[in-house]
Amino acid sequence: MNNNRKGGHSHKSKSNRRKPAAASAALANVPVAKNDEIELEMIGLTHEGEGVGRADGYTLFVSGALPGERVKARVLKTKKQYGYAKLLNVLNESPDRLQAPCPIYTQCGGCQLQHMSYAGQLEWKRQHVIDNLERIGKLTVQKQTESDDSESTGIAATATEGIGTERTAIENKTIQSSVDQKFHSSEIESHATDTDTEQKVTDQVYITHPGGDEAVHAATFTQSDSSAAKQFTMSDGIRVLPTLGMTEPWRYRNKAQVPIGQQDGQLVGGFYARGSHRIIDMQSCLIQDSRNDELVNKVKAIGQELHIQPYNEETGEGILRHVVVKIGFATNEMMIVLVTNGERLPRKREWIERIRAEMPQVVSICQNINTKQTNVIFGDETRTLWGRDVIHDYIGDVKFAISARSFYQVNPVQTEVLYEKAVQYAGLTGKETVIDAYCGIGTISLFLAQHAKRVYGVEIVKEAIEDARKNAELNGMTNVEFEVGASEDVIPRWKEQGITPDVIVVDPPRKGCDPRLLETIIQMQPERVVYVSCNPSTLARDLQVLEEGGYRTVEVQPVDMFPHTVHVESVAEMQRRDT
Ligand SMILES: C[S@@+](CC[C@H](N)C(=O)[O-])C[C@H]1O[C@@H](n2cnc3c(N)ncnc32)[C@H](O)[C@@H]1O
Repeated sequence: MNNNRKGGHSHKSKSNRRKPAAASAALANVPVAKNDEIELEMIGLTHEGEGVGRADGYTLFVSGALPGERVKARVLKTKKQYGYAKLLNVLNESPDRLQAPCPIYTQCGGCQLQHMSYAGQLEWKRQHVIDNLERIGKLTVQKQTESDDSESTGIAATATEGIGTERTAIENKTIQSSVDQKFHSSEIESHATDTDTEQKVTDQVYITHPGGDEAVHAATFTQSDSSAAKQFTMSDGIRVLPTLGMTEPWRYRNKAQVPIGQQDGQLVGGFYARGSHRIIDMQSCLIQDSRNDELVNKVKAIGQELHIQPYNEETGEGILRHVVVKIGFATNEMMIVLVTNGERLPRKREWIERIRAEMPQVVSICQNINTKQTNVIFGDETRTLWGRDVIHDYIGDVKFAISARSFYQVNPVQTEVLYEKAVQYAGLTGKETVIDAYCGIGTISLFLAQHAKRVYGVEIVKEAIEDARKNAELNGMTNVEFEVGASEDVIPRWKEQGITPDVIVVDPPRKGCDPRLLETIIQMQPERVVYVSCNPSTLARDLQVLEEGGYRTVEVQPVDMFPHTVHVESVAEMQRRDT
């Protein structure tokens, strides 16, 4: 067992014990003060990837520290319940610690977990989903408890083999590190005082119950390893499977959205620095497809030569705000969108000629106009300057047309994994009526339509629905129809019109489902609900509402769509209790 989970023990460096003056400025009952240099044990990671440490029972967030580490840190700020500290030294490294391969990792805000092994990231993501289900959703997650207390390596692998589930090497490694009982739990929501007891039961190896769907009932089985037979008991609750990761978790993004600025007279474009809007110029991003990097660099060079004025966020002046580049992984077709602060794009013809000459894969050059002083990248109007309005890509066998503003998953390799899981959870036989809420360009809808009688998709962005209709046509699918509008408005109307879905699939944005939609789902009583989510906290909140409305969550599958970042995607299978 890892001592780090004991928490509570911190050791101030002798030379930095708090001086009386500082003590008088310190908050009552807070055991540390600003500028104290302390040693502390790290016990978790927040949802933003900051290390969570404990100093005399007080929570401190330390960016760059990993769970299980002992670190030296300087206190930056204290509040009543928690504070922040700067990492000075790692005294005892986590076995998951790596040298981040990206040279600008510490400045750039794009990735947060490059300093952690990929297996560790996958394990943390699963644990993060579990924490949210338990703490926000107040849901019960299935646990495995072992009657023999001894910690044995090889348990997970053997137990897994014993029940005939296939796993990839990465998954097995993830499972193995769970057996090592490292703690990767986010503490930020509850600021719980001591999770030691909870720890013992939440850091579990996932084991599929031999009884498949009946696994919500407690079950016991025996595991043999070299030393002794062990008894495992499965508790009631939701199965949360190990995160499905990538074999090659780099260069996976098909879309780059680069803010443009100016530094020392040079056009710069890259990422915003962590926690700010200062642009870090970037030539290469390790999670971005290298063709996107190449195109963005060429566009920056063209912009410099054509003397384009970059947009200035503070004054609201200048022209070029963002460069957005998309690539179809399967087709190699590229689109470039110049987002401008108004209709004017000086030297338009030269822009087009230069881009076409330098990147022949570009089949679409667009301008999007955004005059609002906002963080939102796109404005409402998009013009095609040259070529097509869309690029194409395939996910599995299904072909998709993607326009400038339409949502399309950024990791096409993992998208297929995610959608296949969603289709599996939908349990289709070919006879079902299915609703796909928040359908985007109809990607999930078309996957579902191959196995269902009829699919209805709804989406709020008009262009996305135009793409969805084109996509159905492109693939010769006639059993699917799409409507523009908010899911919470359109689906109640469908209910009034007598549409009775057997399955409802939802894939909302980060804020989760509108309560009116959840209410409508409960009233429509589909047999199954499949919830695809990019935010475990709103997933947990919404699952709780549906559970109260007569559904039970059977299984949750985290899928790593965004390696090296803290983003966690998952898909949940729910069944109506009376079925
Ligand atoms: C996470 S994306 C999922 C898209 C699609 N299912 C996919 O996998 O590509 C969420 C989508 O919901 C759309 N959206 C946001 N609010 C909505 C609402 N109230 N009703 C319908 N669609 C909405 C967004 O435009 C976006 O396309």
